[in-house]
Amino acid sequence: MARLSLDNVTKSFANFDAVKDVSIDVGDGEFLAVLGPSGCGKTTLLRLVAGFEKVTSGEIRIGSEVVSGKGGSVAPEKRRVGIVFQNYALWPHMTVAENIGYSLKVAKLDKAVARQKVEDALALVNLQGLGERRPANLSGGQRQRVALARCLVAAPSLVLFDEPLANLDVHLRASMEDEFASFHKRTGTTIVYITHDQAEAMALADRIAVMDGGRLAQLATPRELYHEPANEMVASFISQGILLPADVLSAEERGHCKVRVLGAELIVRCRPGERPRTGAKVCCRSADLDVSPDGPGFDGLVKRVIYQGGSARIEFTPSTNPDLTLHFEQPDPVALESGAQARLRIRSGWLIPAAGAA
Ligand SMILES: Nc1ncnc2c1ncn2[C@@H]1O[C@H](COP(=O)(O)OP(=O)(O)OP(=O)(O)O)[C@@H](O)[C@H]1O
Repeated sequence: MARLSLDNVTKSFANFDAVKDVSIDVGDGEFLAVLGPSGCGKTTLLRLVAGFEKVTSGEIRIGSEVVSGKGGSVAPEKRRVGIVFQNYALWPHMTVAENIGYSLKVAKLDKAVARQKVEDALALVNLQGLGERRPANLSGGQRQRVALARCLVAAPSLVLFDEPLANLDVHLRASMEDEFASFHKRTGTTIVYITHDQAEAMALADRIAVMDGGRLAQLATPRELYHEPANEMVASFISQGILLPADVLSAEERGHCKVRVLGAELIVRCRPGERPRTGAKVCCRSADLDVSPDGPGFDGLVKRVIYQGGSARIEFTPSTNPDLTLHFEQPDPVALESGAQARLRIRSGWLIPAAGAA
């Protein structure tokens, strides 16, 4: 059974739908990232699951219990949902152990049992021996781990992370990513992880829900999102996909079809059932482009060559579509110069499904 289910969930503020008709099942023990640009509805979704907001329509279930729906809304403290915020929200006047054990104290749990639970939670986040410190005497990463331990001590059925790495510097982010991944592996906790950082979502999640303007744009594994984006938004949001105008020339056969892109014909990957059509889009990545001096391809102008050490980023304008700029990397020795004419080929591409295709 899914640990968390959202069925056609909509949340409106006055006439504005911050979350629109979103359906997601999160499996027991799954790590789901919710990813999208600012304002796409990620935080509202998290607040709905936590119980700080009520659904306007649709239903949210945790396990088999409906926690928000037509029949009303279960209070946040009764949902057994743990939340790790980006600003840690630790109490500065309490020790680490007191911070972690606070909810147990409020619940009037036996002191010896509570102490053991705090010790166990400290061990789970690799902070053994730091229980007597104050939060001020910890690093940012350690504080975030205290926040995680504090939420785990209450044995939540589900843990929500709200951009937990947003306040940390780049190096610490990478090591905390490792920590979260190994924590998830060790504990098997069901996690919903909100982020606007694509690399973070890709590194951590089993599946990613990409949100766009309150709607679910695609729910898929990181690999699927990268290789088979469902629409133009996902294609350009994930790894800076390059979108090129295309005409589909042949019907799908074994997952591929023939297209015309920038005047050249090529075979791209596509969904089953694709048929010839005009006005389509093909997504490719900079790694899919390279120079093809004598082979098939399309001609254009090298606009800029930006040397990056070991390779250069090349910006290129195709002759057929001078308003388009393609970019790709060329390893040393970089032969292209700005202002030169060149011929490029697309080694691999993905046909974006027609709008409205399932
Ligand atoms: N209480 C509210 N009243 C009115 N509008 C709201 C309210 N909360 C959120 N919104 C609007 O809903 C939309 C989605 O907001 P939300 O905070 O969920 O986005 P987000 O994806 O988390 O953005 P960010 O990454 O910037 O935090 C925004 O346009 C926001 O202005």
